[in-house]
Amino acid sequence: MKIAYLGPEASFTQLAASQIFENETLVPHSSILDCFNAVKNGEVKKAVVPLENSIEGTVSMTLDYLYDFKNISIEAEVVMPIAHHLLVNKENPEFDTVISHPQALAQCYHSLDKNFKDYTRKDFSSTAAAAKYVSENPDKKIAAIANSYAANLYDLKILKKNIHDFEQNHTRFIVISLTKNSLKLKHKLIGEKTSLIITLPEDHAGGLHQVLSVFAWRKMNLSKIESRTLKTGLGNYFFYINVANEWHPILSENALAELRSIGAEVRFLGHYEEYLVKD
Ligand SMILES: O=C(O)C(=O)Cc1ccccc1
Repeated sequence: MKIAYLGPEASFTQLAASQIFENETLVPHSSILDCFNAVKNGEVKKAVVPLENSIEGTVSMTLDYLYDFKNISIEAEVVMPIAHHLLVNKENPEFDTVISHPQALAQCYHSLDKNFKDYTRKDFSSTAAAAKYVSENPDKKIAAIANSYAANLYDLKILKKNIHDFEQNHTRFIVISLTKNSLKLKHKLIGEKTSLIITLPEDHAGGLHQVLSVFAWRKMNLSKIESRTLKTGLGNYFFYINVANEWHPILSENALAELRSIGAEVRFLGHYEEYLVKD
């Protein structure tokens, strides 16, 4: 079975994907959008993409594509510790530019400023793509933020270890597919949840309160609520909502029916398990 991931090799997403799918063919893709399209077009059965980081927050592209790709569901979530290092080419340790995935640059923002002077930051499609670029361009004064697997694979020198701003740094990755399936993994189970995308009925006072009260009086515990722009104009949002724990068939289905009866649009992205994997 083919599984897409945000690559190239030695990206954090690959480290997560290789622990989820030990015996499948992992296919690197150069963007999160490419991973969604590969699932949609049937080039791969599933994809692994980053969703949220404990320092930097939601990967907004992933949330937007979950909204845009109407047939895509979530099958599982894995949480992985993240350690960032500053890597340079062994032939040229000088740098005036630090390149990496925008999430990695943000997770190391203050630590870089504290330790280094006079450099600029530049976004790359992934940490591993940045590490590969540093290895292929010894003539350029660049450093990459990436993991120790990337340092080994692309034969780079670790100039400074553990440059993330907060010691506790974890990222959630999700497995997406076109099937409403819930993956069972042999890793440490840390929870189960349901993800929904909700669009409110027309704007009126108390609209969001009304939606939240549907969960509240049923004692359904929400573990995440995030609004994202619908891109139809300022002030128009959709809500990404996680309901923690089990999805009670009658109680929860009634909640969805009630939400729809008050004019909210609800998409069920999946009920799935959350696992902890190693870095
Ligand atoms: O760029 C990568 O290696 C990714 O897989 C995305 C990412 C970036 C920073 C932290 C976790 C995941």
